[in-house]
Amino acid sequence: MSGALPGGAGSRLVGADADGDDQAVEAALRPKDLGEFVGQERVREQLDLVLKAARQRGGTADHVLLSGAPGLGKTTLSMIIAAEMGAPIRITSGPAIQHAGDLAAILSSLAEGEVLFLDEIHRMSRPAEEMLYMAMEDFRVDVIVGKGPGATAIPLELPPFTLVGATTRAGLLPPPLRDRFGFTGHMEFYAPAELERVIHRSARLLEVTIEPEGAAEIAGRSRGTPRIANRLLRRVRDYAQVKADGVITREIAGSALAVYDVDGRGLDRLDRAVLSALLKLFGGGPVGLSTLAVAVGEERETVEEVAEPFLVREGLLARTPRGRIGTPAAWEHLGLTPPQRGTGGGQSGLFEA
Ligand SMILES: Nc1ncnc2c1ncn2[C@@H]1O[C@H](COP(=O)(O)OP(=O)(O)OP(=O)(O)O)[C@@H](O)[C@H]1O
Repeated sequence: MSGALPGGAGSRLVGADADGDDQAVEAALRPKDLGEFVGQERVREQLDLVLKAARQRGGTADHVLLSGAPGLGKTTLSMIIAAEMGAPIRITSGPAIQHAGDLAAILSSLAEGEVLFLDEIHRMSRPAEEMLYMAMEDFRVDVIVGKGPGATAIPLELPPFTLVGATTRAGLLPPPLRDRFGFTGHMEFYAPAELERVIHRSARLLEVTIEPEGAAEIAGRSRGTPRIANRLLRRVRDYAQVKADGVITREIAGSALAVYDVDGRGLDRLDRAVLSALLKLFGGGPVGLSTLAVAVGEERETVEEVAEPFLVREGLLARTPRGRIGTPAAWEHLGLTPPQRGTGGGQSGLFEA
């Protein structure tokens, strides 16, 4: 879970980070075993083998690294690993471990076979990271007592444990840390059909009646992310309850999400404002990020970190050395006609980066 987003955009309905409301219901909606976990076939299959082999040997599973965007199920999978191994789980995160001593305290209190879930492992401090190398490899840490020339290292044996590290940025992990994981699983965005299965499952647990077309409508707007699918489902449920008979049909889902400003492709107000400025004010670009940000009245970081990643992923916006460009799909999505370009190299260059 990454921190608050810049520009106050942290609580977007289509944001992938968990908000307080999510945390309250996520526990109830989490799949409890690999069989219930939807999608991610490759990761699931490989992990199934790793866990079965460890169980057959009667030992502890290898350390597991899970990488992928927020809300794709890394925390859920770590809990499943613990459940499948019949082991307890301890949950912490990189930013919570700033000193090596913080990590030593956690490691030394682990039970044999326990799963330690370390979210945002790329944000751990350097000294803690170095302590983790030895703990992962030899199940041992050196606790430093005292300071300066009189400092001594006291070796501390640890029970075997399984570290499950999660990161949104696998590329940021130092190779010595990456290499100490026996298994690395990369989580992909979910296909619409998989999100429909997530939505049907959650609807059953929330005791909401949903038609297949209603689930498809929500899935198409969920940005490939189960957390967003579950959140949109809850907002649509509210609408269905207040404005209709509680049943989620395609029409109800469409009307509800229009009220919440989430369009047919999952873009919200901010995404559309960025695209609309790029196309209407700057003829589709190229335009510099700062200029674009001023045009939509947002911080540069908000446009770059909050709106752009999804627009780029959807093929609606391209980042080029000369600035941001709206793609033909962007013109089509907003129902606009691109201006006719001349043959002399195209765009005006008036608004360069
Ligand atoms: N494969 C899945 N099948 C069904 N539900 C899922 C799946 N993956 C995630 N979910 C649901 O999505 C929500 C978010 O999942 P989770 O907290 O595991 O994501 P995460 O990747 O750990 O996110 P973050 O990195 O932000 O912590 C949970 O409520 C969970 O129930």
